[in-house]
Amino acid sequence: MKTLKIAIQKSGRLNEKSVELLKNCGLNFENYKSSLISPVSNFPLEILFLRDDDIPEYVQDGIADLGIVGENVIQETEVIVSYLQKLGFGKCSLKLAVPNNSDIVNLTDLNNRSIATTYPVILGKFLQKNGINADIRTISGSVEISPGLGLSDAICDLVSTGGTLKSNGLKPFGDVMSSEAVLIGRKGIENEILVQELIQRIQSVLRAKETKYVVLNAPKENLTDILKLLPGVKSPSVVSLAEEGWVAVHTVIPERDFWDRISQLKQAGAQGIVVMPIEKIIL
Ligand SMILES: Nc1ncnc2c1ncn2[C@@H]1O[C@H](COP(=O)(O)OP(=O)(O)OP(=O)(O)O)[C@@H](O)[C@H]1O
Ligand SMILES: O=P(O)(O)OC[C@H]1O[C@H](OP(=O)(O)OP(=O)(O)O)[C@H](O)[C@@H]1O
Ligand SMILES: [Mg+2]
Repeated sequence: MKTLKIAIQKSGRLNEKSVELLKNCGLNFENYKSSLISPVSNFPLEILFLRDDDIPEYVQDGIADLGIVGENVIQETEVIVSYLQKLGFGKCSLKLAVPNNSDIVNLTDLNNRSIATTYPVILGKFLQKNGINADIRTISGSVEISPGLGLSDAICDLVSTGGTLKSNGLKPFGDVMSSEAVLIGRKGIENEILVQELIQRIQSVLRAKETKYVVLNAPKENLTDILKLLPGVKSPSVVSLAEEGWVAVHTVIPERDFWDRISQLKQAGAQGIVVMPIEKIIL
């Protein structure tokens, strides 16, 4: 059987989450920092550990079949690959920012000004789309210090908490793109059975992460009200308790409105609510 290759970041922001995701998919491999390639012992897959900038081109050119990388890097490298699955981590935005005391307030104020960035392609397209004629200064890192050094009037860089901007006396004033880690594949690879199997495993892990398993007790007469509040993979299970007139309800609920849902359930008469993490949901 053919062995697939998946490229993930060697070290940096996406490394740990990429390794965790693949391990949660049941893949066994060693994650030695010194080895650049690691075979998976229980799936026909090899893991390549690379600089993230190289991953899109390796996938486009078929050196790797699959890759995990930020959307920002894919757009910057302008590769032609298949987007297979958003992965829900590495979330950040590419933003324009200026010094706190800058006279730049609107996008049009950037005309004839300089902007430092490590994303000249994405920024260039953004400026062109908005009819702005600015001087893009491409640098390879530490973008936030460039206005302070007199190298540029503004910057365009990745932001998540905003802490780095703040500590360098900068304020964001415009969004260029939002990004998260995605699984990409060489064009056409999505039709291969092994790839479909891997995507299904990834989706079952992601689905489980977004959901909690809940067991609660309630008097039978409150059941109708409680069931109205509950979804479930198909529908909730209802089991009689040893105590007459009581039931236990088992279900899954989405993480995003978890606390609202719990307080509504308590108001509807639910008691002894037990909440558990889920490892996988296979549909
Ligand atoms: N502050 C952040 N919060 C969340 N995600 C981020 C943040 N900064 C970057 N990312 C995402 O993580 C990816 C990797 O970021 P990292 O800083 O590790 O890259 P790098 O320094 O270019 O790494 P490499 O050594 O592999 O080239 C980015 O391309 C982006 O998609
Ligand atoms: O909004 P924040 O949460 O402060 O994050 C933003 C910072 O994170 C990224 O750099 P990173 O820390 O990954 O270091 P790098 O420049 O070495 O890649 C990015 O380039 C910003 O500098
Ligand atoms: Mg990089």
